[in-house]
Amino acid sequence: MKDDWRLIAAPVKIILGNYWRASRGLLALVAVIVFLSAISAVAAPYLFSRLIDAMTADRFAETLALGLVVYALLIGMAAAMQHMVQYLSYMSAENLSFIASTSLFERLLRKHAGFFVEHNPAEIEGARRRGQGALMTLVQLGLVVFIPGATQIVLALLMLGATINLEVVLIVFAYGCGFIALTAIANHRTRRFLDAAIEAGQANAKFVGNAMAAMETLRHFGSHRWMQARFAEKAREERDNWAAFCRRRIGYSSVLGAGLAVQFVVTFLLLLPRYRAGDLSVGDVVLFNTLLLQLNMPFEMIGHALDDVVRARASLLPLARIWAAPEEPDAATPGGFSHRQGRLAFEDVSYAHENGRGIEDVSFAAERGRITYLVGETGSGKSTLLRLALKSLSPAAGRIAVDGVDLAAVSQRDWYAAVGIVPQEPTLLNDTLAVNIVLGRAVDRDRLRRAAEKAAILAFIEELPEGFETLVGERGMKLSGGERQRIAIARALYADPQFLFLDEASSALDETTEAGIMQHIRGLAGEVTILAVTHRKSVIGPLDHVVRLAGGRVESES
Ligand SMILES: Nc1ncnc2c1ncn2[C@@H]1O[C@H](COP(=O)(O)OP(=O)(O)OP(=O)(O)O)[C@@H](O)[C@H]1O
Repeated sequence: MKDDWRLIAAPVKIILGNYWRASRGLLALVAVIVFLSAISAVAAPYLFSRLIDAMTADRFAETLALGLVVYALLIGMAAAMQHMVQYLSYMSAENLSFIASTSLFERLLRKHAGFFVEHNPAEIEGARRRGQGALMTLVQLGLVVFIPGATQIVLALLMLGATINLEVVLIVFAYGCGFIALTAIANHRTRRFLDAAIEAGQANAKFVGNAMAAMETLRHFGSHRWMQARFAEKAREERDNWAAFCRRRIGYSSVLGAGLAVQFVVTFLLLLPRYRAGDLSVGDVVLFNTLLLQLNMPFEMIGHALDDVVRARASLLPLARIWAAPEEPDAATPGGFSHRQGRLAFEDVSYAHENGRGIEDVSFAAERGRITYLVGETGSGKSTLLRLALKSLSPAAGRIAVDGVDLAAVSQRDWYAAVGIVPQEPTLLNDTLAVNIVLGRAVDRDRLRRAAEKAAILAFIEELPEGFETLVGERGMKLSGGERQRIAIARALYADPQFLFLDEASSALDETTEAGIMQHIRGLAGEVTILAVTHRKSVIGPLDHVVRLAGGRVESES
């Protein structure tokens, strides 16, 4: 539980800190208006009660006319200010939403590769939406509940004490404290339902993200009903936990209602004898009634606010967990990073995945002048080696050296700047071909054409009516598998990398296209270190360097 709060505190501190810096003028204005509105809300009934007494005291015309005008003004001001606050807080809430979503997105971009193996977009979006809503609730609570609530409590208590008597103040105060205490108990006892509901909702968001990615496959295998049932099961769990939470809260509300009735009875019983004895005027009784109602309100608001804080905690947890997930370090290499020969050497490297599979004592070197191919049966560790070379994984033993420098000492940022990668399954953004090749690097049309030409995709692109501006669809689905692969190759070549990693980069191509591309790539081998995984013997040239893997070890080299 403590850990949960600590987890939540990190994003809340940063986001609300930035929000405060960006909106402090607006927030201060809201706080002032809220404060004034709370004062008028207490001053108005006080004035009205005095007017009632003035009516009965035969100073009707002169006092009443002026008094009623002031009273009307106070009521009008309080209402106008309340509305003003509402819209000002909407305005600042939009700013908060902007800060929260940009901070989270920036953070997501830095997450470690493993994070995206565990989480899908729908799940992340669900966490963001819930968390952002909770942050807004917290700010709204601070602005429109705590400030006016506390102000109203203090002023109304002072007024009650001054005009009526201290016993009543104590009764009201006791009721208020009782209300808050009972709400805290209710929160404590119902929290588990809330947590379970949020968890089930988050699990379903993850599930939906998974299902979306595999929608066609699910359709082909007639898996709709099965998926629907799994979804419904979690959705039911979410609904039932919310219902259980609400049912219990209804029970607590009845207790609170009974407490309120008792409070009124006791205080009226205290006041009536004093009225009869002439200690209190009719105005005092009217004021008492209004203040009592008004005074209960902020206590109740604070009670509900505690409730909201508990719900905000549950809603913020998924976002806080994402926030805390490990990130890629983004520093420059201490002392700088330079390489001349581009010799990439694996020296007795071992790595085991969670399931114990991986690679063991692997040693070989990829050098310029020829392509180094990693071959071997499926599951023999080829992609694991590439991921180690990319620094997505770190060796458990041994080291990877670039021109004698341990890759562990080279920063991720510097290494990525030197490397081009074509993954097994290239991912494209739903944007234009040009955007997908350039991916935010400096745009150079000649370089773009050259990269597309080397990847044997230029002719295809130029035949399209929109050329490089053609949109590729979600995950590049408007392109064939081979076209996607060639775009990924062009992307990797665009920035003239010093090291090129190809993970079955041409597996979706026909043999002629593949031979053409590999010929281009072989031509780069004099200046670029090329490490490629392949299952196809036909792509391997007579001068290429081949490292054969079996069961995570190097079986032979040629
Ligand atoms: N993220 C992971 N978590 C757990 N095990 C993994 C992970 N990635 C790979 N493995 C396991 O490590 C072993 C090596 O996998 P790797 O992907 O490196 O093989 P590969 O030679 O590239 O296979 P393929 O030719 O089928 O692509 C496999 O047994 C695989 O199940």
